[in-house]
This record gives sequence, structure tokens and C-alpha cells, in this order.
Amino acid sequence: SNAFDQGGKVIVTCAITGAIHTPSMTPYLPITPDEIAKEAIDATNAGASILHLHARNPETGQPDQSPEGFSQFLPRIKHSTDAVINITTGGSPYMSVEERVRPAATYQPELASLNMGSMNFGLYPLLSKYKSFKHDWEREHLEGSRDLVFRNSFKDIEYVLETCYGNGTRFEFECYDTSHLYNLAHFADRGLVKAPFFVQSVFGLLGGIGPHPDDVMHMKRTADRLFGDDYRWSVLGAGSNQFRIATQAADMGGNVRVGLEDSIWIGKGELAISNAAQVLKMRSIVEGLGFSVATPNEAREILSLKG
Ligand SMILES: C[C@H](N)CC(=O)CC(=O)O
Ligand SMILES: [Zn+2]
Repeated sequence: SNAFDQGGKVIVTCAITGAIHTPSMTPYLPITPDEIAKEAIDATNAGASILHLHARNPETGQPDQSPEGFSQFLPRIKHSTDAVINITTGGSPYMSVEERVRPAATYQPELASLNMGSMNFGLYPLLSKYKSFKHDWEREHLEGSRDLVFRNSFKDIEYVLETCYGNGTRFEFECYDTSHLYNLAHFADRGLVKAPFFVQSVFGLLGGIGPHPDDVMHMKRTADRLFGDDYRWSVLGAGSNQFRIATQAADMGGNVRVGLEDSIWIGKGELAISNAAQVLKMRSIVEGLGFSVATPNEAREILSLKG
């Protein structure tokens, strides 16, 4: 189903910092717990109802998937907002699934991301855009992706499901291609995932499906055929495709994801100064289409979350 069936409500997810972009790419990437907490609270006040969260090393900005790393900002966010907390199990594509699932297993959030297939994860083309980096790990992070496989085997996916389902945690199913939709259908056939499925279709990440409007239509048509009314569709566009992809989907009643995890831009060649700036731009597009942004409780209703 989509906004047309959701009372004209569009769920805006904001992915605050992620594990793809690095500190030398933009001065606005939240790194420290204070920055992550403030950005998350501001994004919620701007209209986001779901916060997709990663942690980072406050000194170097390196992805940090330790429960301790998350403990530095989670309580403040929970205290200051009623946003739906969505903890990553993707972490950084260089991490093992055991390491990646620990924060979600520890904090038992309403939502956790679940990547629905293994894939090449091409970040190295970004190298040509930056002459120098503050930290050595940044260049290694990008260069290493030439030979990187983001591993999400059927066994890995089962492991995350088994680890989290008992906690009432539901999933943001990250689907980077139609094969990932079929993998989700496979787990649905096995009764290992419960409807409604929150499908986060990812466009324009090198190694996954492209950012062309036909790609968006193809993923939506495939999801409609495989899941009918049993899914809630959402999209994210990587990099400079973010707003074009989100607008196309919102026009079709789709839910959307923005945030500095997915793109550091607010417009052509213009850096976003905050996550809230992207949420506000997305909100004006959603309202311009005659829809309205869902509140956290409306999102809980639409996604059947444990609350
Ligand atoms: C393209 C996004 N970085 C996908 C993502 O958010 C993965 C996760 O955290 O599990
Ligand atoms: Zn993520």
C-alpha cells in the first residue's frame, strides 16, 4: 500500500550519518554523539518520523558498530523525540554480520535495517572527487571497495532475523535490486518475516540497480506483483539522485528516505548544511504533491510497529 491508502500520509525516514561518506567530503557530516543526537532531534522536528542510525568514532569518524558507540546518543534522542528508532544492521560493508547485528540485538529497537542480498559496493569512483583526506582510513575505505563484497548470504539474513525477531523488532528491508525483492519473498514464503513488509528500495548505488525512472518503475512493479498489499514501499536515491528519486516515488504515493548517509547534497553542487535541511526540502515536495508527512505514531500504525 502507499500514501493513497495511508490517508495521504508519507513516511519520511532520515538517515543521519551512515557509514559511506567520510569527514573530508563535507564539514556537515555528524560524527560525534552530540552532533548525531542534535541532527536526529532537528530532523524529527523538521518532519522525519523514522531515524535510521549509525555510530561513528568521534575522533576519526570511522564507522563504529559497538553498542557503546550507540549508547552515547540513543538515550538523548529517545528523551527528546518520539521518533521511531531504526538501528542499522548494515554497519559498514567491511564488517561481519556478527558485529553488524550487535547494536540492534542490544537495544531491541522498533526497527532495524536488513540488507536483502550480497552485492558489490562501489565507493571508489568517489576518490576522483577529493584531492586529500584528513584521515588515512578514508582513502582505504574508498579504494578498498574495488574488491569489496557487501556480504548478506541467506544464512546471514536468517541470523539477523533469528537474533532480532524475538525482540519485537521489525525491519527496514534494504533492497538494492529486484533479486533482493525475490529474496524477501523467499523469506516470506518460509514464514520468517511478517507482513506488512517495510521495503526500502535503494537506487543509484554502484553495484545495485540504477537511478533511472524506469528502474524505479521496475522495482515498484516487481514489489507490487510479489507483495500486493502486504508491503509499504519506500525509496532512497544515493548521492545527487536523492531528491529526483524521492519525488518520483512520492508522486506515486511512496514513502521516502533522505539524510546525509545517502547524500551530502541539497542541490546541484550545493552541500546540505544539515539533515533537517534535506527533510524540510522533502517535506515541501510532499506537501506540494498534496500529501502530508506522517507523524511517528502514524508511521507506527502504517508499519504495525511494536511502539
Ligand atoms: C545505502 C544505504 N547506506 C543502505 C543502508 O542504510 C544499509 C544499512 O544501514 O543497513
Ligand atoms: Zn544505513
